[in-house]
Amino acid sequence: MGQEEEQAEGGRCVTGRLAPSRQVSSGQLGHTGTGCSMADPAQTQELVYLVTGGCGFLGEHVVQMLLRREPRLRELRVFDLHLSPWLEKLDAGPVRVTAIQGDVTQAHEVEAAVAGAHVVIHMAGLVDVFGRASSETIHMVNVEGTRNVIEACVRWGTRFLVYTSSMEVVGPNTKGHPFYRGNEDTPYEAVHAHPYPCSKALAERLVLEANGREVRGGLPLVTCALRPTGIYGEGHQIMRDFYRQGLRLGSRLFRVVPASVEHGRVYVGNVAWMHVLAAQELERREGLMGGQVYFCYDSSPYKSYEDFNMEFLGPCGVRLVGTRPVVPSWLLVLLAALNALLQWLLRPLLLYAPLLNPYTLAMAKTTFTVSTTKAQQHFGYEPLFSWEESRRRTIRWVQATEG
Ligand SMILES: NC(=O)c1ccc[n+]([C@@H]2O[C@H](COP(=O)([O-])OP(=O)(O)OC[C@H]3O[C@@H](n4cnc5c(N)ncnc54)[C@H](O)[C@@H]3O)[C@@H](O)[C@H]2O)c1
Ligand SMILES: C[C@@H](CO)CCC[C@@H](C)[C@H]1CC[C@H]2[C@@H]3[C@H](O)C=C4C[C@@H](O)CC[C@]4(C)[C@H]3CC[C@]12C
Repeated sequence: MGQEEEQAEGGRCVTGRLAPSRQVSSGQLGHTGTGCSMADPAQTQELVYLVTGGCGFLGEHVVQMLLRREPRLRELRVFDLHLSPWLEKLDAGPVRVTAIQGDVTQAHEVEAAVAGAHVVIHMAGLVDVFGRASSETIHMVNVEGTRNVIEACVRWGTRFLVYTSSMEVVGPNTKGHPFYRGNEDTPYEAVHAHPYPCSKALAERLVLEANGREVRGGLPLVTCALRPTGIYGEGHQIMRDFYRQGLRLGSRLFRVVPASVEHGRVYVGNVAWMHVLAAQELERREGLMGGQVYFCYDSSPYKSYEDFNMEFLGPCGVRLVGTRPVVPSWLLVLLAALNALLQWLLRPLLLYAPLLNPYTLAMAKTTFTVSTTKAQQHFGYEPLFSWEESRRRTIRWVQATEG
Protein backbone atom coordinates (compact mmCIF):
# COMPACT_ATOMS: atom_id res chain seq x y z
CA MET A 1 0.00 0.00 0.00
CA GLY A 2 1.08 3.51 -0.72
CA GLN A 3 4.37 2.63 -2.31
CA GLU A 4 3.74 4.13 -5.73
CA GLU A 5 6.85 5.52 -7.35
CA GLU A 6 7.30 9.23 -7.70
CA GLN A 7 6.26 10.71 -11.01
CA ALA A 8 9.21 10.44 -13.36
CA GLU A 9 10.24 13.06 -15.85
CA GLY A 10 11.59 12.63 -19.35
CA GLY A 11 10.29 11.45 -22.67
CA ARG A 12 8.44 13.59 -25.14
CA CYS A 13 4.90 13.82 -26.25
CA VAL A 14 3.70 14.60 -29.69
CA THR A 15 0.48 16.51 -29.47
CA GLY A 16 -1.97 16.99 -32.26
CA ARG A 17 -5.07 19.05 -32.91
CA LEU A 18 -7.94 17.05 -34.27
CA ALA A 19 -8.20 17.02 -37.98
CA PRO A 20 -11.74 17.41 -39.31
CA SER A 21 -11.64 13.83 -40.50
CA ARG A 22 -11.46 10.93 -38.04
CA GLN A 23 -7.69 10.62 -37.94
CA VAL A 24 -5.75 11.99 -34.96
CA SER A 25 -2.10 12.80 -35.10
CA SER A 26 0.07 10.85 -32.75
CA GLY A 27 3.62 10.06 -31.87
CA GLN A 28 5.71 7.22 -30.53
CA LEU A 29 7.48 8.18 -27.34
CA GLY A 30 11.05 7.17 -26.77
CA HIS A 31 11.51 4.58 -24.02
CA THR A 32 13.70 6.00 -21.31
CA GLY A 33 13.25 3.13 -18.85
CA THR A 34 12.43 4.62 -15.44
CA GLY A 35 11.35 1.70 -13.37
CA CYS A 36 7.98 3.40 -12.95
CA SER A 37 6.19 1.45 -15.60
CA MET A 38 4.61 -1.82 -14.55
CA ALA A 39 4.77 -2.99 -18.15
CA ASP A 40 6.00 -6.54 -18.47
CA PRO A 41 7.70 -6.83 -21.85
CA ALA A 42 6.56 -10.44 -22.05
CA GLN A 43 2.94 -9.32 -22.19
CA THR A 44 1.47 -8.20 -25.46
CA GLN A 45 0.84 -4.53 -25.60
CA GLU A 46 -2.32 -4.39 -27.59
CA LEU A 47 -4.78 -2.06 -25.95
CA VAL A 48 -5.74 1.45 -26.93
CA TYR A 49 -7.20 3.55 -24.10
CA LEU A 50 -8.90 6.91 -24.40
CA VAL A 51 -9.18 9.20 -21.37
CA THR A 52 -11.46 12.18 -21.89
CA GLY A 53 -10.72 15.07 -19.54
CA GLY A 54 -7.28 13.54 -19.17
CA CYS A 55 -5.64 16.89 -18.42
CA GLY A 56 -7.83 17.71 -15.41
CA PHE A 57 -7.14 17.17 -11.71
CA LEU A 58 -8.27 13.55 -11.68
CA GLY A 59 -7.38 12.97 -15.33
CA GLU A 60 -3.68 13.58 -14.78
CA HIS A 61 -3.59 10.95 -12.04
CA VAL A 62 -5.50 8.47 -14.20
CA VAL A 63 -3.09 8.99 -17.11
CA GLN A 64 -0.09 8.42 -14.81
CA MET A 65 -1.72 5.39 -13.24
CA LEU A 66 -2.52 3.79 -16.60
CA LEU A 67 1.08 4.20 -17.71
CA ARG A 68 2.28 2.47 -14.56
CA ARG A 69 -0.38 -0.15 -14.03
CA GLU A 70 -1.72 -1.26 -17.41
CA PRO A 71 0.93 -3.51 -18.92
CA ARG A 72 -1.18 -4.25 -22.00
CA LEU A 73 -1.28 -0.60 -23.03
CA ARG A 74 -0.13 0.14 -26.57
CA GLU A 75 -1.58 3.61 -27.04
CA LEU A 76 -2.98 6.13 -24.60
CA ARG A 77 -5.13 8.90 -26.03
CA VAL A 78 -5.55 11.93 -23.82
CA PHE A 79 -8.50 14.03 -24.95
CA ASP A 80 -9.15 17.44 -23.43
CA LEU A 81 -10.36 20.91 -24.28
CA HIS A 82 -7.12 22.28 -22.86
CA LEU A 83 -3.94 20.28 -23.19
CA SER A 84 -1.55 20.60 -20.24
CA PRO A 85 2.22 21.18 -20.46
CA TRP A 86 2.93 18.15 -18.22
CA LEU A 87 1.92 15.93 -21.12
CA GLU A 88 5.19 16.82 -22.77
CA LYS A 89 7.14 15.60 -19.76
CA LEU A 90 5.35 12.28 -19.47
CA ASP A 91 7.51 9.24 -19.26
CA ALA A 92 5.40 6.85 -21.25
CA GLY A 93 7.97 4.13 -21.77
CA PRO A 94 7.10 2.17 -24.87
CA VAL A 95 3.52 3.42 -24.88
CA ARG A 96 2.39 5.78 -27.61
CA VAL A 97 0.72 8.81 -26.05
CA THR A 98 -1.58 10.78 -28.30
CA ALA A 99 -2.70 14.13 -27.02
CA ILE A 100 -5.92 15.29 -28.60
CA GLN A 101 -7.24 18.76 -28.14
CA GLY A 102 -10.98 18.42 -28.58
CA ASP A 103 -14.40 19.20 -27.25
CA VAL A 104 -16.78 16.48 -26.07
CA THR A 105 -19.75 18.52 -27.26
CA GLN A 106 -18.47 18.12 -30.84
CA ALA A 107 -19.60 14.66 -31.94
CA HIS A 108 -17.14 14.48 -34.85
CA GLU A 109 -14.19 15.25 -32.59
CA VAL A 110 -15.26 12.60 -30.11
CA GLU A 111 -15.75 10.08 -32.91
CA ALA A 112 -12.29 10.70 -34.25
CA ALA A 113 -10.78 10.15 -30.82
CA VAL A 114 -12.78 6.99 -30.05
CA ALA A 115 -12.19 5.24 -33.39
CA GLY A 116 -10.02 2.20 -32.73
CA ALA A 117 -10.02 2.55 -28.93
CA HIS A 118 -10.67 -0.59 -26.86
CA VAL A 119 -11.52 1.17 -23.62
CA VAL A 120 -12.83 4.65 -22.89
CA ILE A 121 -12.58 6.33 -19.50
CA HIS A 122 -14.86 9.33 -19.75
CA MET A 123 -14.23 12.00 -17.15
CA ALA A 124 -14.31 15.21 -19.16
CA GLY A 125 -16.83 17.51 -17.57
CA LEU A 126 -17.63 20.89 -16.18
CA VAL A 127 -17.25 20.67 -12.41
CA ASP A 128 -19.07 23.82 -11.42
CA VAL A 129 -21.02 24.43 -8.24
CA PHE A 130 -20.00 28.10 -8.03
CA GLY A 131 -22.09 29.53 -10.87
CA ARG A 132 -19.22 30.07 -13.28
CA ALA A 133 -20.94 28.40 -16.24
CA SER A 134 -24.56 28.56 -17.32
CA SER A 135 -26.81 25.58 -16.72
CA GLU A 136 -27.08 25.14 -20.51
CA THR A 137 -23.31 24.87 -20.87
CA ILE A 138 -23.07 22.41 -17.99
CA HIS A 139 -25.79 20.31 -19.61
CA MET A 140 -24.14 20.45 -23.03
CA VAL A 141 -20.75 19.33 -21.75
CA ASN A 142 -21.76 16.84 -19.07
CA VAL A 143 -24.84 15.25 -20.66
CA GLU A 144 -24.58 15.78 -24.42
CA GLY A 145 -20.81 15.21 -24.23
CA THR A 146 -21.48 11.86 -22.57
CA ARG A 147 -24.08 11.02 -25.21
CA ASN A 148 -21.48 11.72 -27.89
CA VAL A 149 -19.01 9.38 -26.18
CA ILE A 150 -21.57 6.56 -25.99
CA GLU A 151 -22.62 6.98 -29.62
CA ALA A 152 -18.99 7.00 -30.74
CA CYS A 153 -18.36 3.74 -28.84
CA VAL A 154 -21.36 2.14 -30.55
CA ARG A 155 -20.30 3.43 -33.94
CA TRP A 156 -16.70 2.27 -33.73
CA GLY A 157 -17.14 -0.96 -31.82
CA THR A 158 -15.51 0.17 -28.55
CA ARG A 159 -16.83 -2.24 -25.95
CA PHE A 160 -15.72 -0.91 -22.57
CA LEU A 161 -16.73 2.42 -21.07
CA VAL A 162 -16.00 3.64 -17.54
CA TYR A 163 -17.77 6.86 -16.58
CA THR A 164 -16.67 9.19 -13.79
CA SER A 165 -19.90 10.03 -12.08
CA SER A 166 -20.18 11.70 -8.67
CA MET A 167 -21.57 11.19 -5.17
CA GLU A 168 -23.83 14.11 -6.09
CA VAL A 169 -25.89 11.82 -8.29
CA VAL A 170 -27.25 10.61 -4.96
CA GLY A 171 -26.90 13.66 -2.73
CA PRO A 172 -26.88 15.67 -0.56
CA ASN A 173 -30.45 16.38 -1.61
CA THR A 174 -32.19 19.74 -1.52
CA LYS A 175 -33.83 18.81 1.81
CA GLY A 176 -30.50 18.38 3.56
CA HIS A 177 -31.13 14.77 4.55
CA PRO A 178 -28.00 13.14 5.96
CA PHE A 179 -26.48 10.19 4.11
CA TYR A 180 -24.52 8.57 6.91
CA ARG A 181 -21.97 5.96 5.84
CA GLY A 182 -24.30 4.67 3.19
CA ASN A 183 -23.58 2.31 0.33
CA GLU A 184 -24.77 1.87 -3.26
CA ASP A 185 -28.02 0.28 -2.05
CA THR A 186 -28.87 2.69 0.76
CA PRO A 187 -32.29 4.23 0.11
CA TYR A 188 -32.05 8.01 -0.24
CA GLU A 189 -34.33 10.61 -1.73
CA ALA A 190 -32.19 11.93 -4.58
CA VAL A 191 -33.66 15.31 -5.50
CA HIS A 192 -31.51 17.66 -7.55
CA ALA A 193 -32.04 21.31 -8.24
CA HIS A 194 -28.54 22.50 -9.12
CA PRO A 195 -27.37 22.11 -12.76
CA TYR A 196 -24.18 20.20 -11.86
CA PRO A 197 -25.73 17.26 -9.93
CA CYS A 198 -28.64 17.23 -12.40
CA SER A 199 -26.20 16.86 -15.27
CA LYS A 200 -24.17 14.15 -13.53
CA ALA A 201 -27.35 12.19 -12.74
CA LEU A 202 -28.59 12.40 -16.33
CA ALA A 203 -25.20 11.46 -17.75
CA GLU A 204 -24.83 8.53 -15.38
CA ARG A 205 -28.25 7.25 -16.43
CA LEU A 206 -27.26 7.46 -20.10
CA VAL A 207 -24.13 5.44 -19.41
CA LEU A 208 -25.91 2.76 -17.42
CA GLU A 209 -28.72 2.46 -19.94
CA ALA A 210 -26.17 2.04 -22.70
CA ASN A 211 -24.85 -1.13 -21.06
CA GLY A 212 -25.66 -4.05 -23.34
CA ARG A 213 -26.18 -1.98 -26.48
CA GLU A 214 -24.83 -3.64 -29.56
CA VAL A 215 -21.70 -2.00 -30.85
CA ARG A 216 -20.20 -2.28 -34.33
CA GLY A 217 -19.17 -5.89 -34.80
CA GLY A 218 -22.22 -7.19 -32.94
CA LEU A 219 -20.87 -7.44 -29.38
CA PRO A 220 -22.43 -5.68 -26.39
CA LEU A 221 -21.18 -2.45 -24.84
CA VAL A 222 -20.15 -2.89 -21.19
CA THR A 223 -20.39 0.19 -18.98
CA CYS A 224 -20.05 1.13 -15.34
CA ALA A 225 -20.04 4.37 -13.35
CA LEU A 226 -17.73 5.35 -10.51
CA ARG A 227 -18.97 7.88 -7.97
CA PRO A 228 -16.21 9.70 -6.13
CA THR A 229 -17.03 11.68 -3.01
CA GLY A 230 -15.01 14.89 -2.57
CA ILE A 231 -11.63 14.16 -4.11
CA TYR A 232 -8.48 15.63 -2.54
CA GLY A 233 -4.78 15.37 -3.25
CA GLU A 234 -2.08 16.87 -5.43
CA GLY A 235 -3.63 19.36 -7.85
CA HIS A 236 -6.82 20.04 -5.89
CA GLN A 237 -7.73 23.62 -6.73
CA ILE A 238 -10.23 24.18 -3.89
CA MET A 239 -7.67 23.05 -1.30
CA ARG A 240 -5.24 25.54 -2.80
CA ASP A 241 -7.92 28.26 -2.58
CA PHE A 242 -8.52 27.52 1.11
CA TYR A 243 -4.80 27.58 1.78
CA ARG A 244 -4.39 30.97 0.09
CA GLN A 245 -7.42 32.31 1.94
CA GLY A 246 -5.90 31.09 5.22
CA LEU A 247 -2.61 32.84 4.44
CA ARG A 248 -4.46 36.06 3.59
CA LEU A 249 -6.31 35.89 6.92
CA GLY A 250 -3.07 35.69 8.94
CA SER A 251 -2.63 31.92 8.80
CA ARG A 252 -6.16 31.36 10.13
CA LEU A 253 -9.43 29.98 8.88
CA PHE A 254 -12.68 30.31 10.78
CA ARG A 255 -14.93 27.38 11.49
CA VAL A 256 -18.37 27.98 10.03
CA VAL A 257 -19.82 24.46 9.88
CA PRO A 258 -20.37 22.24 12.96
CA ALA A 259 -17.60 19.67 13.43
CA SER A 260 -20.26 16.96 13.73
CA VAL A 261 -21.15 17.15 10.01
CA GLU A 262 -19.30 14.31 8.29
CA HIS A 263 -18.09 14.72 4.75
CA GLY A 264 -16.90 11.92 2.46
CA ARG A 265 -13.44 12.45 0.98
CA VAL A 266 -11.23 10.19 -1.10
CA TYR A 267 -7.61 10.49 -2.23
CA VAL A 268 -7.09 11.22 -5.92
CA GLY A 269 -4.52 8.42 -6.36
CA ASN A 270 -7.02 5.88 -5.08
CA VAL A 271 -9.78 7.24 -7.32
CA ALA A 272 -7.39 6.95 -10.27
CA TRP A 273 -6.45 3.39 -9.29
CA MET A 274 -10.11 2.43 -9.01
CA HIS A 275 -10.71 3.72 -12.55
CA VAL A 276 -7.80 1.74 -13.96
CA LEU A 277 -8.83 -1.42 -12.17
CA ALA A 278 -12.48 -1.08 -13.17
CA ALA A 279 -11.44 -0.56 -16.79
CA GLN A 280 -9.21 -3.64 -16.68
CA GLU A 281 -11.77 -5.86 -15.02
CA LEU A 282 -14.81 -4.86 -17.11
CA GLU A 283 -13.80 -7.30 -19.80
CA ARG A 284 -13.32 -10.28 -17.49
CA ARG A 285 -16.36 -9.59 -15.32
CA GLU A 286 -18.78 -7.99 -17.72
CA GLY A 287 -21.77 -9.93 -16.40
CA LEU A 288 -21.15 -8.74 -12.86
CA MET A 289 -19.89 -5.21 -13.47
CA GLY A 290 -21.86 -4.13 -16.52
CA GLY A 291 -24.44 -1.45 -15.71
CA GLN A 292 -23.23 -1.11 -12.11
CA VAL A 293 -22.35 1.94 -10.00
CA TYR A 294 -19.55 2.06 -7.44
CA PHE A 295 -18.77 4.69 -4.84
CA CYS A 296 -15.06 5.55 -4.69
CA TYR A 297 -13.67 5.02 -1.21
CA ASP A 298 -10.49 4.53 0.77
CA SER A 299 -9.34 4.79 4.36
CA SER A 300 -9.52 8.59 4.61
CA PRO A 301 -11.16 9.48 7.95
CA TYR A 302 -14.73 10.69 8.34
CA LYS A 303 -14.58 14.35 9.33
CA SER A 304 -16.24 17.66 8.64
CA TYR A 305 -15.12 19.40 5.46
CA GLU A 306 -13.16 21.99 7.41
CA ASP A 307 -11.55 19.57 9.89
CA PHE A 308 -10.52 17.33 7.03
CA ASN A 309 -8.84 20.20 5.19
CA MET A 310 -6.95 21.02 8.38
CA GLU A 311 -5.23 17.62 8.16
CA PHE A 312 -3.20 19.24 5.37
CA LEU A 313 -3.41 22.95 6.06
CA GLY A 314 -2.53 22.51 9.76
CA PRO A 315 0.97 21.16 9.03
CA CYS A 316 1.36 24.06 6.57
CA GLY A 317 0.88 26.58 9.37
CA VAL A 318 -2.82 27.41 9.07
CA ARG A 319 -5.05 26.95 12.13
CA LEU A 320 -8.81 26.64 12.35
CA VAL A 321 -10.31 29.11 14.80
CA GLY A 322 -13.24 27.89 16.92
CA THR A 323 -14.37 24.54 18.21
CA ARG A 324 -17.88 25.61 17.20
CA PRO A 325 -18.98 27.75 14.25
CA VAL A 326 -17.83 31.33 14.86
CA VAL A 327 -20.69 32.72 12.76
CA PRO A 328 -24.36 32.01 13.61
CA SER A 329 -26.02 29.73 11.10
CA TRP A 330 -28.61 32.36 10.04
CA LEU A 331 -25.85 34.84 9.20
CA LEU A 332 -24.07 32.30 7.02
CA VAL A 333 -27.31 31.59 5.17
CA LEU A 334 -27.73 35.33 4.67
CA LEU A 335 -24.15 35.74 3.41
CA ALA A 336 -24.59 32.85 0.99
CA ALA A 337 -27.82 34.39 -0.31
CA LEU A 338 -26.10 37.77 -0.62
CA ASN A 339 -23.32 36.19 -2.65
CA ALA A 340 -25.92 34.65 -4.97
CA LEU A 341 -27.63 38.00 -5.38
CA LEU A 342 -24.32 39.77 -6.07
CA GLN A 343 -23.42 37.14 -8.62
CA TRP A 344 -26.69 37.74 -10.43
CA LEU A 345 -26.44 41.56 -10.27
CA LEU A 346 -22.81 41.66 -11.39
CA ARG A 347 -23.14 39.08 -14.14
CA PRO A 348 -23.43 41.64 -16.97
CA LEU A 349 -20.18 43.25 -15.76
CA LEU A 350 -18.01 40.53 -14.28
CA LEU A 351 -18.00 36.98 -13.01
CA TYR A 352 -18.39 36.92 -9.23
CA ALA A 353 -18.10 33.30 -8.11
CA PRO A 354 -17.10 32.96 -4.44
CA LEU A 355 -16.79 29.57 -2.68
CA LEU A 356 -19.80 30.32 -0.48
CA ASN A 357 -23.25 30.20 -2.07
CA PRO A 358 -26.52 28.60 -0.97
CA TYR A 359 -25.67 25.34 -2.73
CA THR A 360 -22.09 24.92 -1.43
CA LEU A 361 -23.28 25.87 2.05
CA ALA A 362 -25.98 23.20 1.89
CA MET A 363 -23.34 20.69 0.79
CA ALA A 364 -20.91 21.63 3.53
CA LYS A 365 -23.69 21.50 6.17
CA THR A 366 -25.08 18.10 5.22
CA THR A 367 -23.53 14.83 6.29
CA PHE A 368 -22.68 12.68 3.28
CA THR A 369 -20.34 9.76 3.83
CA VAL A 370 -20.03 6.34 2.28
CA SER A 371 -19.10 2.99 3.71
CA THR A 372 -19.05 0.20 1.17
CA THR A 373 -17.01 -2.73 -0.11
CA LYS A 374 -18.83 -3.18 -3.42
CA ALA A 375 -15.78 -2.31 -5.56
CA GLN A 376 -13.70 -4.77 -3.56
CA GLN A 377 -16.29 -7.52 -3.97
CA HIS A 378 -16.93 -6.90 -7.68
CA PHE A 379 -13.45 -6.25 -8.98
CA GLY A 380 -10.99 -6.69 -6.15
CA TYR A 381 -10.35 -3.01 -5.48
CA GLU A 382 -8.15 -2.19 -2.50
CA PRO A 383 -6.87 1.35 -1.99
CA LEU A 384 -3.34 1.69 -3.32
CA PHE A 385 -2.45 4.55 -0.97
CA SER A 386 -2.91 4.38 2.80
CA TRP A 387 -4.38 7.38 4.61
CA GLU A 388 -0.91 8.25 5.96
CA GLU A 389 0.59 8.21 2.48
CA SER A 390 -2.31 10.17 0.96
CA ARG A 391 -1.96 12.76 3.72
CA ARG A 392 1.81 12.98 3.35
CA ARG A 393 1.63 13.50 -0.39
CA THR A 394 -1.11 16.11 -0.11
CA ILE A 395 0.75 18.08 2.58
CA ARG A 396 3.90 18.05 0.50
CA TRP A 397 1.94 19.36 -2.46
CA VAL A 398 0.23 22.13 -0.45
CA GLN A 399 3.62 23.21 0.91
CA ALA A 400 5.04 23.30 -2.60
CA THR A 401 2.14 25.35 -4.03
CA GLU A 402 3.22 28.50 -2.21
CA GLY A 403 6.90 27.66 -2.31
N1 LIG B 1 -13.17 16.89 -8.01
C1 LIG B 1 -14.06 16.17 -7.33
O1 LIG B 1 -14.15 16.23 -6.09
C2 LIG B 1 -14.99 15.23 -8.06
C3 LIG B 1 -15.84 14.42 -7.30
C4 LIG B 1 -16.70 13.57 -7.96
C5 LIG B 1 -16.70 13.47 -9.33
N2 LIG B 1 -15.86 14.25 -10.06
C6 LIG B 1 -15.89 14.10 -11.52
O2 LIG B 1 -14.60 13.76 -11.96
C7 LIG B 1 -14.37 14.26 -13.27
C8 LIG B 1 -13.07 15.02 -13.31
O3 LIG B 1 -13.17 16.08 -12.37
P1 LIG B 1 -11.92 16.97 -11.95
O4 LIG B 1 -12.10 17.29 -10.52
O5 LIG B 1 -10.68 16.34 -12.42
O6 LIG B 1 -12.24 18.29 -12.77
P2 LIG B 1 -11.30 19.13 -13.73
O7 LIG B 1 -12.06 20.36 -14.07
O8 LIG B 1 -9.96 19.29 -13.12
O9 LIG B 1 -11.17 18.19 -14.98
C9 LIG B 1 -12.13 18.13 -16.00
C10 LIG B 1 -11.42 18.14 -17.33
O10 LIG B 1 -12.40 18.10 -18.35
C11 LIG B 1 -12.01 18.99 -19.37
N3 LIG B 1 -13.16 19.47 -20.10
C12 LIG B 1 -14.11 20.33 -19.68
N4 LIG B 1 -14.97 20.56 -20.66
C13 LIG B 1 -14.56 19.82 -21.72
C14 LIG B 1 -15.07 19.64 -23.02
N5 LIG B 1 -16.14 20.31 -23.45
N6 LIG B 1 -14.43 18.81 -23.84
C15 LIG B 1 -13.31 18.16 -23.43
N7 LIG B 1 -12.79 18.30 -22.21
C16 LIG B 1 -13.41 19.13 -21.37
C17 LIG B 1 -11.33 20.13 -18.64
O11 LIG B 1 -10.49 20.88 -19.50
C18 LIG B 1 -10.60 19.42 -17.54
O12 LIG B 1 -9.29 19.11 -17.90
C19 LIG B 1 -15.59 15.11 -13.61
O13 LIG B 1 -16.43 14.38 -14.48
C20 LIG B 1 -16.27 15.35 -12.27
O14 LIG B 1 -17.66 15.50 -12.42
C21 LIG B 1 -14.99 15.12 -9.45
C1 LIG C 1 -19.05 27.08 4.01
C2 LIG C 1 -17.61 27.11 3.54
C3 LIG C 1 -16.73 27.58 4.66
O1 LIG C 1 -15.56 26.93 4.92
C4 LIG C 1 -17.20 25.78 3.03
C5 LIG C 1 -17.61 25.60 1.59
C6 LIG C 1 -17.09 24.30 1.13
C7 LIG C 1 -17.54 23.96 -0.28
C8 LIG C 1 -16.84 24.87 -1.25
C9 LIG C 1 -17.28 22.48 -0.53
C10 LIG C 1 -18.04 21.62 0.50
C11 LIG C 1 -18.33 20.31 -0.21
C12 LIG C 1 -17.60 20.40 -1.53
C13 LIG C 1 -18.07 19.50 -2.66
C14 LIG C 1 -17.99 18.02 -2.30
O2 LIG C 1 -16.72 17.72 -1.79
C15 LIG C 1 -18.26 17.12 -3.43
C16 LIG C 1 -18.19 17.52 -4.71
C17 LIG C 1 -18.60 16.55 -5.74
C18 LIG C 1 -17.88 16.66 -7.05
O3 LIG C 1 -18.59 16.00 -8.06
C19 LIG C 1 -17.48 18.05 -7.43
C20 LIG C 1 -16.91 18.88 -6.30
C21 LIG C 1 -17.86 18.91 -5.10
C22 LIG C 1 -19.17 19.58 -5.56
C23 LIG C 1 -17.23 19.72 -3.94
C24 LIG C 1 -17.15 21.23 -4.29
C25 LIG C 1 -16.78 22.09 -3.07
C26 LIG C 1 -17.71 21.88 -1.88
C27 LIG C 1 -19.11 22.32 -2.23
